[in-house]
Amino acid sequence: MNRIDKKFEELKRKKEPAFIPFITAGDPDIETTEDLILAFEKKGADIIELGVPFSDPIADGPVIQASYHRALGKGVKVAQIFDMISRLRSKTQIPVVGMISYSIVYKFGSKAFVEMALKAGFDGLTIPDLPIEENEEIFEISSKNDLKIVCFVAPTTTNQRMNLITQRTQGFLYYISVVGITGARDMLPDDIVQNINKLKQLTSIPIVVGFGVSTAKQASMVGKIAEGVIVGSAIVREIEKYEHELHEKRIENVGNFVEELVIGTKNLPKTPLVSIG
Ligand SMILES: O=P(O)(O)OC[C@@H](O)[C@@H](O)c1c[nH]c2ccccc12
Repeated sequence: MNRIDKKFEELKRKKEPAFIPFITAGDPDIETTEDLILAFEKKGADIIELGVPFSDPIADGPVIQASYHRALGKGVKVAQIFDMISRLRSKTQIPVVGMISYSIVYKFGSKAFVEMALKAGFDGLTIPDLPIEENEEIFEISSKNDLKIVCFVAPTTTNQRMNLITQRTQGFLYYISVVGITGARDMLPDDIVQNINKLKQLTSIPIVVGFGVSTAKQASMVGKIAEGVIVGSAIVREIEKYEHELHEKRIENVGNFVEELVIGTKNLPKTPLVSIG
């Protein structure tokens, strides 16, 4: 069974929403990404969304764009990202979803790319610039191979497209909470609840919300209405903030930030309850 499905089944049983941190692979280097993924898992993250840096990003705000540049500046290659995930698979079974531009997938060919991603140990892919109407091929290939292609719905998506997307998405559905680009925001829009309820009538697949969530309080609000919360820019900003710290310290600090978001998302008590006896 695919690790994403397994994770959502487990969370459903526990009645907990998923917390999904997004980071860029290779920001600032592959070793840091590897250690951050392990640290996030220890702090209670459920799934990792891993961005493959791309020179011409889609919908990415300045924070994510800068992280892509840092990674590309170090010359990170797709093959190195695959190698890192393979290495991680001897240490962790946390589900990993790659976020990648279709231009990269296209260069390898959809079939070859899906096979490589699976072999490395990815569980899913999100491809923000893949027009859902135009590429049935990749969904067929991924279904046969049990790699999930996660699709997006935005507040501006028409009802007709919503129908198609909810049918086609695999693993979960990514609801983009705000129109625009990625990045932390103070306020989340009022229409989230309404739109998620609309989506819930169309599909029973888990709905995960991303874009603009940056604090434990916001994560807690979103965690009450959706099956999962994604935070990207706010975490990437932390990685940047501890640039001058030693490696271990930086991993610890960013890990602690993720822990706060996990606590918020799942509405856990601030200090773990100690059971007696
Ligand atoms: O950064 P935010 O606002 O927390 O949003 C998550 C987002 O970064 C991540 O899912 C993402 C990064 N790049 C993207 C491109 C398109 C859609 C989504 C993304």
